[in-house]
Amino acid sequence: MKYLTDQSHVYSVNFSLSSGIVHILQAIFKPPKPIRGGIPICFPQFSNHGFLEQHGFARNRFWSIDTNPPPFPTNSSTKTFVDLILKPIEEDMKIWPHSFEFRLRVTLGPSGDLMLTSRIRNTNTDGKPFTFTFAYHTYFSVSDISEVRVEGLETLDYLDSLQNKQRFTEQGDAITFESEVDKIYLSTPTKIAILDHEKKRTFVIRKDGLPDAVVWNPWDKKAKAMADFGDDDYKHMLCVEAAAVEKPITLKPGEEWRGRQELSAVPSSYCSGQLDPQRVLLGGRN
Ligand SMILES: O=P(O)(O)OC[C@H]1O[C@@H](O)[C@H](O)[C@@H](O)[C@@H]1O
Repeated sequence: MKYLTDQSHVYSVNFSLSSGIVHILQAIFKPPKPIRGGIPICFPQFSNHGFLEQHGFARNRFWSIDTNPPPFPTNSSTKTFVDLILKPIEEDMKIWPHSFEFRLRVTLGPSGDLMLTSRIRNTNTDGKPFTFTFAYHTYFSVSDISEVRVEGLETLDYLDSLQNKQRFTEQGDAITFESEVDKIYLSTPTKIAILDHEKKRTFVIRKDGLPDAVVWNPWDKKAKAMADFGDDDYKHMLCVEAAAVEKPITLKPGEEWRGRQELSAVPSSYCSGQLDPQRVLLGGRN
């Protein structure tokens, strides 16, 4: 894991993952525009669910290295991690007048698993609570979107962002892709799988504290209209995002919220509801 900083600012964090989970499309870095790809953090607002800029301001800010984070429960296996912190700047306070500490621990496991844990604390001194929505806007790298299926969301209710956020129920089997998709699945299980048939690889998302899951692919027309998105990039990416959208989170002063997303890649033959043998041998979770 490498991260680029000057003395106080983190410009980017790069992971050398042999599994190639996270996909950076066009890494154009022109603040205040976010980088297209990777895992932008959507906070304090997901998408346009509120009056702030799309996906909130956190993804457009410089984060600092948190040199002295409060204790963090960890399990015993060897891990590499970096702790980052975001506090509001004056500009943020003007549009969202709340004081907070957002601590993010980025952990790389021994087999290339990537874990993101967010801890958000209300540090308001005026006694006021605040409310936010949140998502890990994760871009997965896939070989061919038309060969991909997502398991774990079938039969669930979702809000369709392409149809005025109306509520529908997903029908049929696993989710497959043949046109633009922008859905917020509600009350989803803690484990979701993205099966990449062509690569014979499955990404597994495990999450905690984040009941919803967003699935997004802009497809051809929208891809063409986006300046930082190649015309064909939509074929090789899929966003599946652990999120808290339908029921916004409210924190009183002094309260803290946690939301965790863990990503791993396993050969497809071990998925579709089965256990990853390595995890079985190591006594890990399914
Ligand atoms: O272009 P942005 O701001 O990074 O957003 C990309 C997409 O992000 C997804 O999370 C949203 O559901 C979509 O509605 C949105 O278009």
